[in-house]
Amino acid sequence: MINENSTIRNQRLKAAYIGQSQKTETKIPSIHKYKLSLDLQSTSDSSRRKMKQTSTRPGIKQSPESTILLSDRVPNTSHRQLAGFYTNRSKKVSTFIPESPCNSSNILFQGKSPSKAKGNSLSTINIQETKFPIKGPDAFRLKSESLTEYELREISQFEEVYFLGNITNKIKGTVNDPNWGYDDAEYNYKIIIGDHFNYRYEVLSTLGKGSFGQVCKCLDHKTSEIVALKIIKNKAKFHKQGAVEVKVLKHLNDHDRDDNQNVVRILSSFTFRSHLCIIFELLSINLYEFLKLNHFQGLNLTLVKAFALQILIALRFSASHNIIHCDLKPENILLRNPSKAMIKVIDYGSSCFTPEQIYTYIQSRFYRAPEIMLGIPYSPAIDVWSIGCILIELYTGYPLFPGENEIEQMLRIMEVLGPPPENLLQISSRKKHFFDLDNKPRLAPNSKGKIRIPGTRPLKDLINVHDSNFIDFVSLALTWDPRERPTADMLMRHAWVVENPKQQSKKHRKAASFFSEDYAKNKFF
Ligand SMILES: Nc1ncnc2c1ncn2[C@@H]1O[C@H](COP(=O)(O)OP(=O)(O)OP(=O)(O)O)[C@@H](O)[C@H]1O
Repeated sequence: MINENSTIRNQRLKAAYIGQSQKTETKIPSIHKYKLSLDLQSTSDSSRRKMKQTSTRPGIKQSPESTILLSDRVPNTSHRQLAGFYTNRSKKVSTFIPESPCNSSNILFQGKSPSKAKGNSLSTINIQETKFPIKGPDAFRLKSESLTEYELREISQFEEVYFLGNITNKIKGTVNDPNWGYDDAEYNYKIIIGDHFNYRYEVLSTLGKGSFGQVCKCLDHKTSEIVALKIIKNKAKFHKQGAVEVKVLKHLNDHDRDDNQNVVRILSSFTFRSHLCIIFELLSINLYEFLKLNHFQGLNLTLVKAFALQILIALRFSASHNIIHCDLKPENILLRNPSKAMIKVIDYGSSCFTPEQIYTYIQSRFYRAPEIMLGIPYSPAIDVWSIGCILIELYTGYPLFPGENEIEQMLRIMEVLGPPPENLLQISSRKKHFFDLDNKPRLAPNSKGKIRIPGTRPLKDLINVHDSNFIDFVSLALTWDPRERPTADMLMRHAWVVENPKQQSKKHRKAASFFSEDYAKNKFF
């Protein structure tokens, strides 16, 4: 192996290599170029001179720049044997490595008929790409130079191989490394830009990271589409939850054939190197990133309403299938397109079917409904609470209840809404965390020493907006008792959303154009 960090690196000659190989139907010889690393310290002058001359070995030619070309013409000799032979003859070649992706190209002789092509006539070549897909066993046979040891073990199982990636960048782990070196300490797959997933998806860039895994942008070499790939962490609990995400999204997508319910489309899923991988349609940035691009100044109310309506559609649809999202937040609402005010809801990784509630403590803290903190059985109403928090954040630019822990979270909510109704506390299994025996709030200073007093910061003062319909809408979404909180379906009929339908569609058109003119200028995609 070449050690790039070695102190004697500068004393080594490294010759460039462009590797190509292929068998053709007419049995034209394939040629490989290998990059050679020569140890000049231990190489004699005569050997060095020899290295710069064309080899007399049939089927081997070396360019003055020490590029070695290996031909298939030498009988019963594999490329690796040839390279090995050359290495042994010179004794001074410390290593050879295929440097280029060995991109499976057929090599034809230019200006000569195949019958005249000789193993030594290697000077002018023409490269013709191999047609993918090929079968895994064929890839094993024909492309071994492009494959790591692990890949040589796994590729034969693949029915179709569309893309191999670049050998130089690949992880070359061993059986002793956790998951053959593919995972980091947090069970995340080590993503390599330009490498493949499932011998089909080429990683173009990373898009995001969350508690369940990572998301990257990929080119699907089968369909030529650009997609988003979510790679779930390699741990049982994440596998399990990832499987729920697949199940829930398949169910929702199957019931939304026309794709008008604003829920992300799942395209496929598979397991690759012990990671559950989910392919999604590619969307644009999330609403947190969008707010950030806007320097957290907040969005105009028409745009907030355009987003509200679309989120409500997604939640109404999910709730109609007894599905609770359980992690609604700006990071999980994505623009479909960088220049349009159209969104989709993503990340059903925490979601559940209403009767199958496995976890009791869910949702991201800032958007967490009070019934979760109070230990009360939950319903799709928790997503409606989150919507209330999100819409105010979109309008002001800042989270409504950014609690530093769950005690402060509850105190922040009470500061704005006043204490919860007594009947809610009666069914709470966790009230002792926040209230004393008389159900009076336990007032505790936060990390900065600030004590928040219930009911001292009314919502209308906080959001400073003249649209009373908006205040009423968000106040309803932020109803303490989930049994009294309106559903997404009810909120879609609220005056703030409905108004005069004619006026509304005009306003939404205005929002969309405002969006494209003012926000898309940022070219954030
Ligand atoms: N389909 C997509 N298109 C474009 N970007 C996406 C897509 N899906 C996810 N992302 C990006 O990746 C980020 C993380 O995705 P996701 O929320 O699904 O991961 P997660 O591990 O479940 O996160 P969390 O910790 O919130 O549960 C998103 O916030 C978004 O920016």
